[in-house]
Amino acid sequence: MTSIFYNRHYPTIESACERWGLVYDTNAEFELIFEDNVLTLIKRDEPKLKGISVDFVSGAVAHRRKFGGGRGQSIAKAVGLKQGVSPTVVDGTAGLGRDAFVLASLGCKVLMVERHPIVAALLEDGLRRAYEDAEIGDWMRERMSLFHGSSIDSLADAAAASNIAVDVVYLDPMYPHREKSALVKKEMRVFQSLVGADLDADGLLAPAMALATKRVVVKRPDYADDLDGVKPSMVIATKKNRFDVYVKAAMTA
Ligand SMILES: C[S@@+](CC[C@H](N)C(=O)[O-])C[C@H]1O[C@@H](n2cnc3c(N)ncnc32)[C@H](O)[C@@H]1O
Repeated sequence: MTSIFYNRHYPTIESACERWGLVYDTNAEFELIFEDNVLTLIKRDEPKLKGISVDFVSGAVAHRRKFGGGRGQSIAKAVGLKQGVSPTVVDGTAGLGRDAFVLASLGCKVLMVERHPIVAALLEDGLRRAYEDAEIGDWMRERMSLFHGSSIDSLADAAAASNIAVDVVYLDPMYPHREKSALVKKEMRVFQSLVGADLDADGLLAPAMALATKRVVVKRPDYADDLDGVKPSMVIATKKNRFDVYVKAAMTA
């Protein structure tokens, strides 16, 4: 995996590459550019596809925060949010941080764990801008953070480094796509070609079950098998996805 990496917050391109373990290569398939205070990933051979960046302040996730149904959303029910209960969550497959942001905006403290260096760099950039924002900065700094590493090997280390007691581990690994993937939104095509399918996802369930004190929640496409072949305690179905919930203990305030 190679990428050009440019970010003016790093003194040299070499230091940026070193920070995220990237290789500087002028023939790279992907390019990270830093413009107008935003880090964006583009796929160089498909310039028509919209670049990817993480934006918690405006755009789709901010809209969902304001108008998205609050604690009545399926993800909130799956994670166990209720009156007076806002669990501490480790999102072990953070991606672009959208689910994590929904949970944080509903009051959960969320530690995001992401193993892909470029995705982690995009998340870090999105957090930096959100932390500085006048409207959401205060609670974002309080509730949302990032750990770069694999949730299969270092989930417990991530929680220990952040000094949090983990009620819930949330997982949403990339599932291999069916033929219809041409229908996948354009933005997601760039993301999917960067990350690929998480073929080792079954290995996430055991460390998640070991760490969470209350429950593990797994987001799956409706046609997917149970993670690691383990039947959940309950299932919350939505239009295209389902949330498999593995309950360890009751949610209490
Ligand atoms: C489908 S995306 C998650 C999308 C996310 N829920 C959102 O709302 O934006 C899956 C992400 O999990 C990451 N991932 C998969 N396995 C992982 C692991 N073992 N440790 C950390 N991150 C992992 C992938 O790199 C990818 O970015």
